[in-house]
Amino acid sequence: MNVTVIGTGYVGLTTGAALAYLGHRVTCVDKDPAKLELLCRGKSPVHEQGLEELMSLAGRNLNFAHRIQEAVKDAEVILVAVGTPAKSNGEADTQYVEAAAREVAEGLKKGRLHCLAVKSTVPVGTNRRVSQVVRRVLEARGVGDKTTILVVSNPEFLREGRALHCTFYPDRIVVGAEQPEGVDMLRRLYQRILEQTFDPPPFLPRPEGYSLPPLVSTDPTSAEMIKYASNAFLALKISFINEIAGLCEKVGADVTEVARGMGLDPRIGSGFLAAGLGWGGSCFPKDTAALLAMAEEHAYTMPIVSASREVNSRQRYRIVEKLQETLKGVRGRVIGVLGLAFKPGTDDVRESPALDVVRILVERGAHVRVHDPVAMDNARRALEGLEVEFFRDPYALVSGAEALVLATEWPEYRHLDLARLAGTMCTPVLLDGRNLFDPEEARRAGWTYMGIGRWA
Ligand SMILES: NC(=O)c1ccc[n+]([C@@H]2O[C@H](COP(=O)([O-])OP(=O)(O)OC[C@H]3O[C@@H](n4cnc5c(N)ncnc54)[C@H](O)[C@@H]3O)[C@@H](O)[C@H]2O)c1
Ligand SMILES: O=c1ccn([C@@H]2O[C@H](COP(=O)(O)OP(=O)(O)O[C@H]3O[C@H](CO)[C@@H](O)[C@H](O)[C@H]3O)[C@@H](O)[C@H]2O)c(=O)[nH]1
Repeated sequence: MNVTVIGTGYVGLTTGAALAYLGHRVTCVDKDPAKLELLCRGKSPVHEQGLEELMSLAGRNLNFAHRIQEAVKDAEVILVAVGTPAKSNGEADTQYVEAAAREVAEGLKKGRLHCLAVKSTVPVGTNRRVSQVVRRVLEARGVGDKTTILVVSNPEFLREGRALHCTFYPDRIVVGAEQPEGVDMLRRLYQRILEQTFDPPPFLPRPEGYSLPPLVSTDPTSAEMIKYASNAFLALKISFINEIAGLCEKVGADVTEVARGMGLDPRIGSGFLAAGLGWGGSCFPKDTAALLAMAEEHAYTMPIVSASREVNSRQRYRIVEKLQETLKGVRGRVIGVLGLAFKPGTDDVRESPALDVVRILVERGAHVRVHDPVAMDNARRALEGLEVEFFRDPYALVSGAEALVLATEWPEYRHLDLARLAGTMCTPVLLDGRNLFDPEEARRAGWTYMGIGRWA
């Protein structure tokens, strides 16, 4: 099929490259000239494992363009994957989605059937609104009765750091459509994924035991809600275990053991029970806020979602308070922070818990040194104006420091020589904010070790 993808962020570029690899003719559009320049050279503007290799494997099926109007002329399916950032009241801002839809409607050839699928995470009712926007433009062009655009909701569930895996081997594909033709078009678009009739990219073998993903066909409103409800549920699962972790510290239990024991019950499941600094990223914080804003519009309260956000924000402060207690205050102390991305495997620092901890420490007078394997440039921009020292080498970072916080569990940190690190610290205090290290091993290496929800 001829496909246009609007927005080449984590979602748009991954989807575009995957669909091109699967044999569709894909044009990805972005309004950011700097991103386009990189893309045309085969470079990805975002750090996502395997993405550049996939772009290269997609070859001529994958093209890039600056203007939507030209890129959509021959498109059968148009995927909108632009950002939906939070407004100051928490509501998701859909202006970029609407602007993209308007441009699409201005560029479509008349007399054709097109499907416009909204992949961006949008508040309930947005698909309805996008349909109106599109219809108005078509009518103004005088082609309203000759051109059909089926607007469908097709929420995205990929996780950064595993984006390609999630795209080729999804748990489900959700399509919310008013007309069955809309579902049919997306079924054709995703056919090879739904039936797994493709040769996996060499670096992305099909997981053993992976079964065919269901296509969940529903109405657009429910599809929009599935996305928000899923993210809110995952976020609250993490907040729940973090709340339990706090009590574990008081009563002498180990939250990693508790999570292991809980997770074996299939009704609970073992995923998203890792206690730590809490959740961040471009989705959970924004989407839980948007859910609350939606509820407020309807004079409805969502105490569970509110509490999960509260617990999450408290978690950052608890970490700093632990340090304050151990060091007898952080003012004037030299503190190293390992990891700045909101999770391993990405250079994304949006709403990163690590950056929040850095900000609180700086606010409270600590001298903070930081390191991340890939997110240093983005972190530098996000922390602009704060007095923070950036280090390229974790061993140099700890030299003479009084405490070390592990804020993002990059696998490479697991392989650091703990004894060598402790040896150059002024006071070897390790606050393992992601329970990455084995407490016993860390203590043997000379550290005063503190994890999350592990009292020992
Ligand atoms: N990042 C994720 O893991 C993830 C996962 C699932 C869903 N989502 C949702 O998907 C959407 C996109 O997220 P993202 O992280 O990929 O965003 P992003 O900010 O990384 O990228 C969005 C891109 O859209 C481009 N853009 C904006 N308006 C445009 C226009 N009119 N024409 C052309 N390009 C335009 C921007 O320049 C930017 O490159 C959001 O709604 C997000 O909530 C994100
Ligand atoms: O047990 C866990 C799991 C995750 N996290 C944290 O939770 C945040 C989000 O992690 P993850 O869900 O892996 O990353 P995202 O890329 O933000 O993906 C979420 O948000 C996307 C955007 O909507 C959805 O598409 C995905 O399904 C959803 O998992 C990160 O800060 C993690 O450190 C924990 O603290 N403990």
